[in-house]
Order: sequence, then C-alpha cells, then structure tokens
Amino acid sequence: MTRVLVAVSGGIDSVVLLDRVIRNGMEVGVAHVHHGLRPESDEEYEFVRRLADKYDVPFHGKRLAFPNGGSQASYRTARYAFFEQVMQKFDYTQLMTAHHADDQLETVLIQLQRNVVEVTGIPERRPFAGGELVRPLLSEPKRELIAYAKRYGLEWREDASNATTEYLRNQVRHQIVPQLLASQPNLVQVVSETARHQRELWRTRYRQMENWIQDNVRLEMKAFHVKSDNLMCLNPVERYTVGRLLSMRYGVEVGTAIDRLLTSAQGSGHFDLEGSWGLRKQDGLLSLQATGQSLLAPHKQVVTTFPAHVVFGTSLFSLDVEDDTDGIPLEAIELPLIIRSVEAGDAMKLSIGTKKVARIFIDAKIPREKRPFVPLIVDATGRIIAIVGVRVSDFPDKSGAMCPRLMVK
Ligand SMILES: Nc1ncnc2c1ncn2[C@@H]1O[C@H](COP(=O)(O)OP(=O)(O)OP(=O)(O)O)[C@@H](O)[C@H]1O
Repeated sequence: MTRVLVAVSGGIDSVVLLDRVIRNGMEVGVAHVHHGLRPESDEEYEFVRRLADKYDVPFHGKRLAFPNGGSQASYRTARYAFFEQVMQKFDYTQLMTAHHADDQLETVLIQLQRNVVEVTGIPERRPFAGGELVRPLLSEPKRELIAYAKRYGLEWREDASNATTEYLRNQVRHQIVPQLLASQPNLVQVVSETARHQRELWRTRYRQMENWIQDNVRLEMKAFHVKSDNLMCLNPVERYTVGRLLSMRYGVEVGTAIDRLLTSAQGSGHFDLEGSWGLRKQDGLLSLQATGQSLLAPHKQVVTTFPAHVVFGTSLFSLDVEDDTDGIPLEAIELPLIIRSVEAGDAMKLSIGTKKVARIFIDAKIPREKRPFVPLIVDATGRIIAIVGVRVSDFPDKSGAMCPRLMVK
C-alpha cells in the first residue's frame, strides 16, 4: 500500500499537489519545515498545520534553528533529513515534492551554465529513505497550477522559494527566464520534454554501459582493470558513462581522467585522483589503484565448466576438454580450476623436481612488472597445472593414450 508524505511549504505548488493527491484517494500525510528565516514563517507553519486538519490528514512539523544562521544548503539538508525521519517512523513509502516544469527550465539552464555533461534536469523519481522521492508535477507549467488553484478555490501563502538567496537561480529566475519566455512562450513545456528525453537517453546509456563493463572490465574490491584499446572503441560519451559508473561503484571521482589518459599519445601515464587513488595506463591496461602501490593484479577466477573463455588482465585464453593424446590428463586434476596471479612460495611440479614459479619467470625472461598479469591455472588441490604461455606442469601420464585431456589455447 502506497503511503504518501507530501512536502508542503504552504506555497501554491505544494498546496495544489496536496489537494491533487487527496482527491486521487491516496493515503496521505503532510510534512512542513519551519525555517524560521522570515517573519512569516510562524504564520506559514500554522497555515499548513490547519490545512492538514482541514483535509483530516496527519501533520508532521519541525522547527529548524541554526544559531549562527545556516546556509541554504544546510537548511535543505536538514529539511530532507526530517522528511527521511518521518518516512521511516510513520511508514510512508513515498515523499512527494511539488517541483514543476518552470523549476525544471531553471534547473536545465543552471546545468548548461555550469557545463554539466548530463543535462537532464530534475529527475521525476529517485530512491529515498527506503522508498521513493516522487515529483508528480514536474511536467506541468506553473500557470496550470495557478489555474488549478483558482478553479478549486484553494488558499496558499507566497512561496518562500521565490525569494531564493541562491545567486545563480535568482539570476536565472528573474532575468534570464523572462527574456527567453518573451521570445518563445512555450519554452517551459519544450525544455521539460527535452529534459525527459535526455533522462531516458542517459538511463539507456547507463544500462548499455553496465553490460559493457560486465563483459570488459575486471572488477575487484577496490580496483578495475580494462584493456585501454577496448575503451578506445567507445565514443567519448560512452567513455564518460563508464567513468561515472566506476566512480559510483568505488566512490572515487574518476572524472575526465579516463579520457585524458586514453587520448594522450603516450603509451603509459598516471593521474592522481581524489583521496589516495590514481588511474594508470600501462601495457595497454587501464587500472584504478591506490597511489604509491604497484599495478594491482587481476582478480581470481573459478572455472567449473568447459569450454571456458578466460580474460585475465590483458591475457585471453580458452580451456577445453578434448579426447586427445596430448594435453593434461583430466583424471590427474581436481576441478574446479582457479585462475590467479602468482603468489609468494608458488612452485610447480616438473619431471626434474619442483621448481619455484618465480624462478620459472626469471628463466623465461618475463619482466617483473608483467608477472602479476600472467595467469596461473591451479586445481582444487592447489597444484599449479600451468603458467599460461610459459610452462605446463609435468604429469606422470606418458602413455600418450587417447583420453579426456585439458587443452589450454
Ligand atoms: N519548508 C518546507 N516544508 C515542506 N516542504 C517544503 C519546504 N520547502 C520546500 N518544500 C518542498 O520542496 C519543493 C521545492 O521547493 P523549493 O523549490 O523551495 O526547494 P529547493 O530547495 O529549491 O528545491 P530542492 O528541494 O530540490 O532543493 C516544494 O514544492 C515543497 O514540496
């Protein structure tokens, strides 16, 4: 059952919203925050409380007080914190706010002015307090809300948001928007539609890029590895989207670093990111890593079925079982197989005895920095079966008889 908490400031927008949802027969409560910033705040508080009484719905009010006078942002944060508390305490599933199409136009203009990449305006819904924050009036121009209020004889208070102290929004609202509307009266609807399309477009892009990440990026606890030429196949918008998804996943702002590294002609490079993170391009691989540490090795993988196509760092190989006279006899190994990097103390059984993997690397002249990226195939008993592309363990079976064998290609 949907239980809606309507955020009512007392302005015309939220008064219309409240009336609308109550007429729609929804289960409703009213939340109002007394900012104490203006002399009228007391009267507004009383007005909203009486409004809730009139509709016979619960009222949740809160008086905010910042002793040293809070910023616009601190009032906003406190307001949403209160809405969250009320939702959780009284089991509301949706918070509704009365943002409308004129707010949307202002937001889009502000995003353009701030050079934001995703010019998508205000979203109509987003997860909030274990439920959702919904803005049902987002595609309705303010004049339609005024017409509604007059039609139903609603009463309201002058909207505090009209006197916003945010410099840029004030400028957009009082100077830029009136000028734009003078030459294109239906701009509010047009931009609201465009923003809606942009939101859909970006949603689709993020979905597509999630799939791309699953196929191309090795993810670890706190790192990702991706072949840089795979990334180069994407267009700049797709690369930006991958960067945003990774930023969200790891809580590290990757920003434009991916693009800058990939578009540089140099084969290797490094960018310091916020905190102690860095983005590195090296050996055709792009990696996110804690700065000061060596390139992180690709993560372990488990192979249980064949054929298996394995992407390990920059290596691509497949494992298959075939009836053959060559290859590793399947009966001599225990499944599943683990594909991993070299670890301290690793040794491999050879016909001449056991040999350290580190020694095998040295003999094969594999450079130190490349060693963590060479895949080792280890069976369930811990035996190292193969160092892919370097060496295969020797097994007692020398019969050369036809039997199921593991082939590494
Ligand atoms: N004091 C308040 N008490 C309850 N709800 C409020 C209050 N102020 C604003 N709201 C809700 O938020 C909506 C948007 O208001 P306003 O445009 O003033 O906020 P904003 O700070 O610009 O936007 P945002 O909430 O996205 O930051 C209102 O229509 C109303 O639903």
